[in-house]
Amino acid sequence: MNFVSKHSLAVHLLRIIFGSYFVVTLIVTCIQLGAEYQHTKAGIDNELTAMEQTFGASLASSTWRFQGDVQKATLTGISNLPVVTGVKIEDPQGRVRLALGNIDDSDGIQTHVNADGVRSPVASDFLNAAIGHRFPILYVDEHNLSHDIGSWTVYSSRHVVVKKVAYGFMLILINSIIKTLVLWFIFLYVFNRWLGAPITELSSFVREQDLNQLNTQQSIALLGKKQHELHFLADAINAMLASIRKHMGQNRALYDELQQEKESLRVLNRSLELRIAERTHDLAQANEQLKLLSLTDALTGIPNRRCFDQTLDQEWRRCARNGKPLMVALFDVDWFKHYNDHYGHIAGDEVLRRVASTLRQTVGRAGDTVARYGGEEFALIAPDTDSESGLSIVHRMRDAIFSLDMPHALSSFGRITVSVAVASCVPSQHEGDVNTLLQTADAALYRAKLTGRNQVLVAE
Ligand SMILES: Nc1nc2c(ncn2[C@@H]2O[C@H](COP(=O)(O)OP(=O)(O)OP(=O)(O)O)[C@@H](O)[C@H]2O)c(=O)[nH]1
Repeated sequence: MNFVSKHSLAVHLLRIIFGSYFVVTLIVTCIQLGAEYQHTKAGIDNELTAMEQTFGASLASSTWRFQGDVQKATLTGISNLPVVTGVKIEDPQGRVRLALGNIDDSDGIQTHVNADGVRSPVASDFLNAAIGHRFPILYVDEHNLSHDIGSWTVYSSRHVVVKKVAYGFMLILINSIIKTLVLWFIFLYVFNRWLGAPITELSSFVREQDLNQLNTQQSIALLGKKQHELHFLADAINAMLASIRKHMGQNRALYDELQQEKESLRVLNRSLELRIAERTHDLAQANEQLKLLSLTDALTGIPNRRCFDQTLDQEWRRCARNGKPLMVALFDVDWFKHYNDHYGHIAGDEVLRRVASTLRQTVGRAGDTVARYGGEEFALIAPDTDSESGLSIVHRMRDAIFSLDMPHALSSFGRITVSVAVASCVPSQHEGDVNTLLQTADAALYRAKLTGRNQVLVAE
């Protein structure tokens, strides 16, 4: 038999069943013991009562004839009986004449008398409590007259009763244990055969199932011809596993589809990101280009009027904050209309490019800005520059143009020259604004034109 573990259902059931069985058996056994005790005690009483028939006549004869040896032999015989614990003979006055074993003496105290007549006290407890039967000693003579010549008492004890009952109890106990063990083994066998083994088989089967192995179509079939609930449970498990595998298969296919979709979305996303990055880069470049174009003069490549205005405004405010001077110079190519008319417009453009390039290269400081102011006019913004140091720069620039020695047949100097006006102020101390500064520079330029050209004039 395959015994189940101590945590199994069978063991739990066994505990309940045998717990109840034990309590019931205990109660029944106690009732049986009580009945057995009463029955045994009644039997001993009967045995003691029956002794009068056996020994009464012998004792009456030996007492009548004062045959002490016969009396003694008779008491010894009686006391050797299994149920007897003591016996005594008393005279008509109640005095003990002869005794053997445990008896009650004249005072009612339990005493032990041995074969030599020596007396010793007996411990009075429950088991030693005496059960006594007193019989009269009646002698009937030859005239058929009855003589009361004393009495004799035969004793037994609870100890004798209990010993007999204990024997019966042992039989009952052995009987119960054997019945219990047999029942226990039958129950275990039946339980294991019909419930334990199938349940274990079912649980092992379910535990071994790998639902990821979709191709294995395992199912369980319990042994046994009779169909009971566990067979139905096995069928239900088989159906459930088949359904789970089917849905797992569908889920797997869906999952694969999703993964593919995810991968293509990832690729698409990546290409979109790349395209966006490219477009963003192109856009930034275009913006940069536009910004450059919007601030650069197309012909000369230097900052245009718009850039000039913005830069002058910023530098004005910065110098106003810092209390620094700001200088502005305007450059105008002399007799340029004549040049265009004489050499052509394309040659005029080339002159403008060379003038712009030369002016820019001549400016020393990085913070200075050379811009095309408009037409054949150029401008210089020199922050943190007073008129003295500004004049020196501007003279250098004019000289540089002169030194280019670009022929101009219609100029009185025979070459390209520029007229220059310089205006400077400390914005934080200036009453006017940036336009006022430009107007004074413009006025100075006008005067430079009128007074001979190819010269530098400082605004008043
Ligand atoms: N080639 C060329 N010529 C330009 C350009 N912008 C302006 N001009 C010409 O520059 C000339 C300017 O002439 P004016 O304003 O009379 O001045 P000017 O002839 O230099 O005389 P002054 O300034 O008095 O010395 C005009 O003929 C414009 O057509 C340009 O981008 N290219």
